[in-house]
Amino acid sequence: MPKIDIDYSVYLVTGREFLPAGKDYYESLEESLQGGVTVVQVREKNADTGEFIQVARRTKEICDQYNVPVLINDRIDVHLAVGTAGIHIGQTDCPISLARTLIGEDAIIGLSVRNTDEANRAIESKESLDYIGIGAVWETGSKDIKGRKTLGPDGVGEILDVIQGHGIKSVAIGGIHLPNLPQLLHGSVSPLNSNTLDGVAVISDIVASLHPREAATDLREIVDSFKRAKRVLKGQQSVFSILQGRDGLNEDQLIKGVEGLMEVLQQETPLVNQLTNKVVMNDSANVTLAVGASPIMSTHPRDVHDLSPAIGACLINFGTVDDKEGMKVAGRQANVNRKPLVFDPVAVGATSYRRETAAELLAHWQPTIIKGNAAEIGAMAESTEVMSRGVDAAGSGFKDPGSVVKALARKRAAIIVLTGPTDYISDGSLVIKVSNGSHYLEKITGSGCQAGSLIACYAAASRIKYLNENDSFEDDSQLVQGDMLLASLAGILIYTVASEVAAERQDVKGPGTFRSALIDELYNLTPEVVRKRAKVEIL
Ligand SMILES: Cc1ncc(COP(=O)(O)OP(=O)(O)O)c(N)n1
Ligand SMILES: Cc1ncsc1CCOP(=O)(O)O
Repeated sequence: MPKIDIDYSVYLVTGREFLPAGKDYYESLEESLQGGVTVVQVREKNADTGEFIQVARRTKEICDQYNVPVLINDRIDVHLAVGTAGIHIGQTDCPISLARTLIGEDAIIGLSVRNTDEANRAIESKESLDYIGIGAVWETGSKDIKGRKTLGPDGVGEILDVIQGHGIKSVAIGGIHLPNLPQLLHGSVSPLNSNTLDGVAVISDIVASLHPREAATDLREIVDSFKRAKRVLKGQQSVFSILQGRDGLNEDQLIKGVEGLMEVLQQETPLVNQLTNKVVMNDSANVTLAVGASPIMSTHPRDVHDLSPAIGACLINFGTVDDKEGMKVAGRQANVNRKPLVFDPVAVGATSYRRETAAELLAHWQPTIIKGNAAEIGAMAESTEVMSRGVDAAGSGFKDPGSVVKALARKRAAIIVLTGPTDYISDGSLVIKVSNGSHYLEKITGSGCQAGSLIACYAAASRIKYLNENDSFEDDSQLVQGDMLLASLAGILIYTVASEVAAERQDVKGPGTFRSALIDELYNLTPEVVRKRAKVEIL
């Protein structure tokens, strides 16, 4: 059989042991094929050779009716006996070059890859290799992964960078289900080359479902639309953000956009849930109210889960590192419900516990916007240029802050906001510099946290604006709809302009009076004042 061109979009790995009680394996298989599975791997961990061959043969007969290729897990003999399209082997199975010799040039060979070292070794045997299965992305009940660290979407992205340009296809595997699929596809866009997955491999999401047809259809829709979005944006660096009409964008248009969001926020009063730290909670709720949104400061896992469909956006600020479970659920539900998710990793570089917590949270969900000072953004970017000192940034920041935010935005598939005397915002393509602000912002506690709250408010406004102007999601694979770059600019600009107006007031004598004046000036701020004072540059 000549080598076939496999569509890896939705790759079903079978597992008869995971079927729901009473569900027939072949019936489930056929339904999943009707739903849109594009390739099937027969994985039999408990069958003897005769039974494996029997199952593989019948599986192939059914798949042939749908023109869907079949691969065999581990067993070259079963592949040869049944005449399937190829095999999938693990790191400790038959060496790839030997497998190629045994099964011939035209058969497909897939290899499991668990880290970048294995990916580097895989590209050495690229002549023999057709695709890699990258995983486990997340915890899974379908395979004992022996306490190995799960990769998370960003770990998958690092591997995608290694194989870029080597003609090897890729799927991710492990703990993949509909709610985390957009996060995986967007969060794994490789930081250096914008390489993307060719598909996703699942066992339980389809096999353990009572409705495998629907399960497969749902996965397929998301993967297909992600691939469409990728094609549309070909040539641009980013496939994750809403880059509509950025060509020829100027500062005046940005300010107009901010004015528009101010209006939407006043009219719509979205709820913004904020899991934030004890130090700033009250001020954060007050600035939220002052700009026209409605704050909720809910943290309990059950409560944040139930609230998620009703909120406009969610902020996760781990300043006092409480409520980790609530943060996991709130972020995941924000992704599930396609709500903007702002992450403020306060003092992330200061302790190993904070670094580990940030990594754990980021393996759970995909932030839309990440905001931090120079030390925090430096830690997220794993840069040693700016060291962390408690919650404050030491020194004056980066030599080239624009490049730092742009690179991190690509790496994290999120808008990055770097705060400081001058603020920088990037979606991985465009960099915006904001030079507004008052020296008093450094003299009150939690000014950065409050800016994060306002970014979340305008992210909610931006999503609502999009939904008001469009009947439905234009592209279902996008995690969030609305212009999140503009929302980030709005949050920063409005906060810093209000701080200037507050600082100039006669009654402001120091940080205490400034703090309440700032809330008043946010409340009274008009689009005209923002326009007049805005110091915004596109770099
Ligand atoms: C597509 C895909 N990726 C990875 C694996 C895992 O294979 P392996 O590491 O050989 O483990 P077992 O599946 O044999 O338990 C896979 N099967 N498919
Ligand atoms: C075979 C395999 N290899 C890595 S994770 C995994 C199991 C994937 O199963 P599920 O999709 O149910 O998490």
